[in-house]
Amino acid sequence: MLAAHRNRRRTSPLQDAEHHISCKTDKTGLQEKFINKYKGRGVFSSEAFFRGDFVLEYRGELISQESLAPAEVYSEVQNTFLFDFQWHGKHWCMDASKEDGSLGRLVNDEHKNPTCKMRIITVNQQPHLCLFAVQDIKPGEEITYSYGDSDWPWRAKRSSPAPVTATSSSSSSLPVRKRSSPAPVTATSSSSSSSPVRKKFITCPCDCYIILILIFTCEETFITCPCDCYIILILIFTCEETFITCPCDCYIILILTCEETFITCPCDCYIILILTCEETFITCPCDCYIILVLILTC
Ligand SMILES: C[S@@+](CC[C@H](N)C(=O)[O-])C[C@H]1O[C@@H](n2cnc3c(N)ncnc32)[C@H](O)[C@@H]1O
Repeated sequence: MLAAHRNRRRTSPLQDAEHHISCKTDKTGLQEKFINKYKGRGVFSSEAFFRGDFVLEYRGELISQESLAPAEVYSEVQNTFLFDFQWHGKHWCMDASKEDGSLGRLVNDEHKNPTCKMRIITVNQQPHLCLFAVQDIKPGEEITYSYGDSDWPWRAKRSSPAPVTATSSSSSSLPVRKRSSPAPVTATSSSSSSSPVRKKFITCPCDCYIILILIFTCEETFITCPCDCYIILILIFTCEETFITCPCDCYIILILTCEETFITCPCDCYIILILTCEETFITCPCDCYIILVLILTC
């Protein structure tokens, strides 16, 4: 299992995402299935995925705030495929309403125990919405993520299902996950709600402010930016694959600045990690080289 894991991780999840973004292809090991009249189609794994793996891109047409058509222009069904999000301080919409055969647009909502989480990945100065596994996914499991905190009708009405395209409610309560309430693509990680989370404004050489929340276990690290903008870093590594080690099975919080990083670790260890953009898959929106010196102390 571990050997297989290591082999799969020769390409980092972020590199894997970037590759599939560039090729505009979905990964193998996924398939569309019709679930029922209520839920419609869904995406299922046909191969195992590991926690942290890149799974799918939510591909569509990227529309900027300025050229965003009013919601009424879209039919109710089309509206369910619009994904609003914030990036670089602006409002954007990923319009996946065209049946283009891609799988990302077919991933259903699961807010209690999602298998994936949506993150923004920047490639060629363009934002891309990508799903990453937040738990190991066995073959045959449905790929899901949380659409956000809205009162989606299906969350309340599980016992009395309605057809997937039908709604009797007003437009504000349509199953439009994105228009009415942008999904928090930069929300906190999938770790348990009791995980420690600390926020800090940090300064970047490009003069922007970035908030990073880093939560990691010995096996993997998610870095997310809760300010809806600028940067999402995803570091995924295992103790064996990288030169970072954590002797305990604990959560660690990193607070990064472009110049320095302080890591607080609840265990009694000292770790030094030096990353450069060239050696790792960390990128900065200002296209500069970042050298992170991470000194872990307790
Ligand atoms: C982006 S589409 C997902 C693909 C959709 N199932 C289909 O067949 O086209 C979003 C729509 O799927 C349905 N949906 C998503 N998650 C659901 C869930 N957990 N239970 C029931 N329906 C869901 C809702 O109708 C929602 O408006």
